Amino acid sequence: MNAHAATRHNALMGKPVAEEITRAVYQGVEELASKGWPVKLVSITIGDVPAVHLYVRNQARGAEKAGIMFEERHLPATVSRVEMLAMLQALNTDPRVTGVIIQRPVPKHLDIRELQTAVHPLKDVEGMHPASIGNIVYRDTSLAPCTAAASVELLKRTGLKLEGLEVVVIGHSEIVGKPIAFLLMAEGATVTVCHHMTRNLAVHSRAADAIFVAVGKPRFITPNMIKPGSAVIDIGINQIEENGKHITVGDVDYEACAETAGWITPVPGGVGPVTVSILMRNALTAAQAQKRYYDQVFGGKSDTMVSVAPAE
Ligand SMILES: Nc1nc(=O)c2c([nH]1)NC[C@@H]1CN(c3ccc(C(=O)N[C@@H](CCC(=O)O)C(=O)O)cc3)C=[N+]21
Repeated sequence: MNAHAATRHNALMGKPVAEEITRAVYQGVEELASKGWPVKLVSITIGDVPAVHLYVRNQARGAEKAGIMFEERHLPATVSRVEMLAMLQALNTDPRVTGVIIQRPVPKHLDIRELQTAVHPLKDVEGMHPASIGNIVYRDTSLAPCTAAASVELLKRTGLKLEGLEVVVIGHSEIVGKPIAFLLMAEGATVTVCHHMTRNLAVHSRAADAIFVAVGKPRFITPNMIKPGSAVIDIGINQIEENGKHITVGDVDYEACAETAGWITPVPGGVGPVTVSILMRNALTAAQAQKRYYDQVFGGKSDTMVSVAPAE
C-alpha cells in the first residue's frame, strides 16, 4: 500500500518530512558535538510487544541518521517497580544521558505515569512528564509527545491555515488525542475532541476541515464520515490478517477515503516515520536545554563536559 499511497496526488507522505526534520537535527547534533556535548538517547522497553519492537528498531535507525548515540534497554516483563525507579534515577543523574523514553505499554504491575514522572523533565524526550504536558497548556510546545507533534506537523504540510481551522480529534488518549488538541489550540485551531462516548461521531467529523484519528480500530473511518476535500491524519497502527497475509492498516479506510479527502496520510508511511524524527528532534532540544542550564550554572565553562572539574 506504501507504493500505491506514494502515487496518490493527495497522499501526505511521512518519509520526506521525516528526512527533512532528521537532517536539521543532524546539524544541531553536530554543532553540540563540536562543543563537547554529545547527544545520547536511552530507549527502555519492558516485556515483549510487537508494535514496540518496530518502533525501537526505527528509533535506532533514526538515531544513526541524526548522529545521536542510542542505547536500547530491553527489560523482562518481571522487572520490579523499585528496579525501574532506581534505573530511572541513575539515568537522570548520568550526565552522558540526554533523554529517556519508556515505551508503552508496560506490564500491569507497573504504573506508566509513575515511571514517566520519574524521568527528569529536562530528559523527558517523550514530552509525557506532567511538567512537559503542563508546558503545552502554556503554549511551550518545545518538548511535545512525539506522535502528537508528528501528526500536527503533517497537517501543517497541507498548507492549510490553522487559525480558526475546524479540527476534530477522534480519540482522547493522554499520549496522542489530548496532546494533539492542545497543540492545535496553541496554533489557533477550533478543536473538537471526540471519543467512545461521543454521540453521532459522523456529525462532528463530517463538519471538520481536518480530522485526526487515533482509536485503534482498523479502517474505522469511512468516506461518509469525512468532509470532501478535508485533511485526514491517520494515527492508527493496526496489525490485521487479510488474504492470508499479516498487514498494518490505519484507523481510516485509506483506499475508500482517499477519493474524498483533500489530503490523507497512509499507514504505514505517514505519521510513523515522522514520529521517529520528532523523537530525535526532542532529544536535540533536550540536549540544548541541558547545555543552556549547564552554562548558566557553570558560567559557560561547559564547552567540554568532562572538563567541568570542581574549582580548586
Ligand atoms: N511511550 C511510547 N511512545 C510511542 O510513541 C509509542 C509507544 N510508547 N509504544 C508503541 C507505539 C507504536 N509507535 C510507533 C511509532 C512509529 C512507527 C513507525 O515507524 N512506523 C512506520 C514503519 C512501519 C513498518 O516498518 O512497517 C510507518 O508507519 O511507516 C511504528 C510504531 C510508537 N509508539
